[in-house]
Amino acid sequence: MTIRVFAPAKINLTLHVTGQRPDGYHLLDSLVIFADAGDRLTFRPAADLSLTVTGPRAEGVPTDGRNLVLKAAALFEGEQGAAITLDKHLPAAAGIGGGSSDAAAALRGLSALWHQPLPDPDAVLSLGADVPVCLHPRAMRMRGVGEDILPGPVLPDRMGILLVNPGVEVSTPAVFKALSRKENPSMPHPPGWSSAAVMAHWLAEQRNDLEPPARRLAPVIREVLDAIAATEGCLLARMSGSGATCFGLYDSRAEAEAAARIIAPAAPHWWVQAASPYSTG
Ligand SMILES: C[C@](O)(CO)[C@H](O)COP(=O)(O)OP(=O)(O)OC[C@H]1O[C@@H](n2ccc(N)nc2=O)[C@H](O)[C@@H]1O
Ligand SMILES: Nc1ncnc2c1ncn2[C@@H]1O[C@H](COP(=O)(O)OP(=O)(O)OP(=O)(O)O)[C@@H](O)[C@H]1O
Repeated sequence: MTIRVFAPAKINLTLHVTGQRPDGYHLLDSLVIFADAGDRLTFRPAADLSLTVTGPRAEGVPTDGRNLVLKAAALFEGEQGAAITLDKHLPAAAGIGGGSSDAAAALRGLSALWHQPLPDPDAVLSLGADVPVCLHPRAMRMRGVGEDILPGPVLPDRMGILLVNPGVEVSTPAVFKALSRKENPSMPHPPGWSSAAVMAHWLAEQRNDLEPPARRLAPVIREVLDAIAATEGCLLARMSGSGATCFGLYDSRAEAEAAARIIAPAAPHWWVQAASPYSTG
């Protein structure tokens, strides 16, 4: 028996930082979607627990207990075996929740393999603020420090996404620390949208409050945003999460693919990926 789980890239279409808790964690209000680009995990029965990391972005990803996949496994009752393979396609420490989405995929895969319920919500949150939302890979609104999640709006039938990462790892704590103003307005209720253009128009009124501090720490983010914004048909260019990955929105996947064909050859060291929204349905 082999269980396969896809771990899609997380995109913060908006990221409003609305306050800070006494323990230092920030209060967020974020519209999150997922892309059909991501990592692939397989789970097979085995006497011992093991993790093998393969794929084009495997380099530098820990294979020991620091990997969020093994941290997720440790939340289940008892010591059980599983042979886990993580086929890594997403850049790490990139603002698109690579590790968090892997952790969520591991929770789902091991819950099925071991016939156990998912760990309780506090334990899931202890893996990372993005892990609860990554357990529900569809349009979601995320609030609190990441634990308060509810279904988001229905996305337009057709839209294209471009993801671009300049290969600079940005530390999430460093970006939050560099944020000058912690109390910013929350996000209005996201309505549904009839098209990607109408959606982008609404999103343009919203913000990623982590973009200015991330740009100060990694000025190349400005170049990435400019490159995306200059492509034909780009409706919106913004940074995701704490960066440095930025996204572009387009009316169709074909337009996102055309934009990727312009940017990739001009910046061979950047990770450039066209995608569509991912949804488990
Ligand atoms: C920036 C986002 O990606 C937006 O979706 C998330 O808030 C971060 O999610 P994550 O990487 O899973 O975050 P964690 O691993 O839990 O936290 C990393 C660090 O980010 C900061 N952090 C994270 C989440 C939050 N709501 N407030 C914070 O201040 C803290 O310094 C924390 O030590
Ligand atoms: N499965 C994993 N994949 C990638 N990195 C991992 C994984 N498990 C642990 N890590 C470690 O976590 C660090 C952060 O990488 P990760 O991909 O989790 O960031 P991220 O979730 O993209 O950040 P953000 O919260 O900004 O979206 C990496 O530098 C790496 O050492």
